[in-house]
Amino acid sequence: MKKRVAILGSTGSIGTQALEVIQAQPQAFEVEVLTAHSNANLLIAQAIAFQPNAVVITQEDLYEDVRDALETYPIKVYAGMNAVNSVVQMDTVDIVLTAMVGYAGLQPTIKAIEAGKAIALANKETLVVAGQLITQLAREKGVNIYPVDSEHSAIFQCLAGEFHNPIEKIVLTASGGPFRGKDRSFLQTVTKAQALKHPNWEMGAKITIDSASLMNKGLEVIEAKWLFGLRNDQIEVVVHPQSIVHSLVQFEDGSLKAQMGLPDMKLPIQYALHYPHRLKSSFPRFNFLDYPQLTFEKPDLETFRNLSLAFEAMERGGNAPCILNAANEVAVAAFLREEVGFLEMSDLISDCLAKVAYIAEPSLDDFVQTDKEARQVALSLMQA
Ligand SMILES: NC(=O)C1=CN([C@@H]2O[C@H](COP(=O)(O)OP(=O)(O)OC[C@H]3O[C@@H](n4cnc5c(N)ncnc54)[C@H](OP(=O)(O)O)[C@@H]3O)[C@@H](O)[C@H]2O)C=CC1
Ligand SMILES: CC(=O)[C@@H](O)[C@H](O)COP(=O)(O)O
Ligand SMILES: [Mn+2]
Repeated sequence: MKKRVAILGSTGSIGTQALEVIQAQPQAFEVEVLTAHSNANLLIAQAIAFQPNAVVITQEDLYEDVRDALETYPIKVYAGMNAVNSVVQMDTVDIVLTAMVGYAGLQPTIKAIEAGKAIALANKETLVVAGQLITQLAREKGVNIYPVDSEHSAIFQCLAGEFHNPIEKIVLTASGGPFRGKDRSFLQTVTKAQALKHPNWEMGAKITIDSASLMNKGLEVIEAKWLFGLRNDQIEVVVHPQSIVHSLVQFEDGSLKAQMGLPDMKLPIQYALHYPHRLKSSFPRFNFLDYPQLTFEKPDLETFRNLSLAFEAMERGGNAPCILNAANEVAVAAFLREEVGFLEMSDLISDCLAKVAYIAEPSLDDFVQTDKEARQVALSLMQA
């Protein structure tokens, strides 16, 4: 039986790579739903190529363009976030790949879990904002969440066959980004173009800036906590500039397992969509002789404050990671508009964490309110 896949964010880096995976494995997958935000032309082209049952464009003013272009095809066309929340619940969807960026991933993931759909989770912000709520809901509904993020996929792959063996700790690898080894005076003047040059991965703009500031690793620490049910002190970060060792698990006997390979998201995407079976692929193979040195170093938490801020938010718990995430989204968007400097992003996040009301046991409504409030506070701090 083919798996019928809903791809939320099909026009992005993960979304387009997921479609490549699906195209290469037509016996295993078919596309049931595609959603995009602003890139109507690419959504239309994808819909014509993959013939899904339904597409959604979340930017509502683009609805007519998409509808008119797909008029002669048997494809349902919808617009807006409410439509995304509905299509993920369609009977014909088997698995939902959450490949949209940011807080926008939260509601549709909840809706998909409520409808009992398996989740292939790329959108790490969902677990950062509301990890406890999401994982509890998934348990209640008997829904599996398969990680797509490369580090979490690595850990998940290391855990295969180890479900009776407790984890002692996990080690998340970080590339260190384009500014690894630089000091704060260097970071003061770095440009958007420099920050967008990731040394190893081709990704969307938001996650690429997060990688440069090490916020990506902070978000991944929180994501790992919830995905693997870990205590905070079981999560370690090590900088590994080659991005070949994707992450490691240490078991209670001291054995360390790592998952390795060239940096290519198609493998973790395919693994998540087709778990537990690996599909034969032509993804480029790693050769040790091309990498005579795999190196590891300590992250510089003083220069890259975002990673410490994420650890602090995780320690505080409650709605603190939600505040961190919202402030970071505002900060990154402002950095990409060249309205704030690289180091100012951390100041903004730190000030938001201090100013937005703390809630120890937030409900879903509390998260929605916290996200709103944190964005307002961040914007007002930028204008001050
Ligand atoms: N890229 C990567 O290699 C990795 C990404 N991830 C995670 O996966 C997610 C996607 O990342 P990536 O593919 O790089 O991001 P991109 O920016 O490349 O793509 C984002 C996708 O989300 C859509 N989108 C943007 N804003 C909204 C919104 N407000 N509502 C609904 N949809 C929206 C975009 O639509 P449109 O383009 O039409 O505007 C696009 O399809 C992120 O959470 C990221 O952290 C995790 C690991 C690796
Ligand atoms: C591909 C992927 O999973 C990204 O999250 C990647 O890991 C970013 O790299 P760094 O954050 O380690 O620079
Ligand atoms: Mn990652």
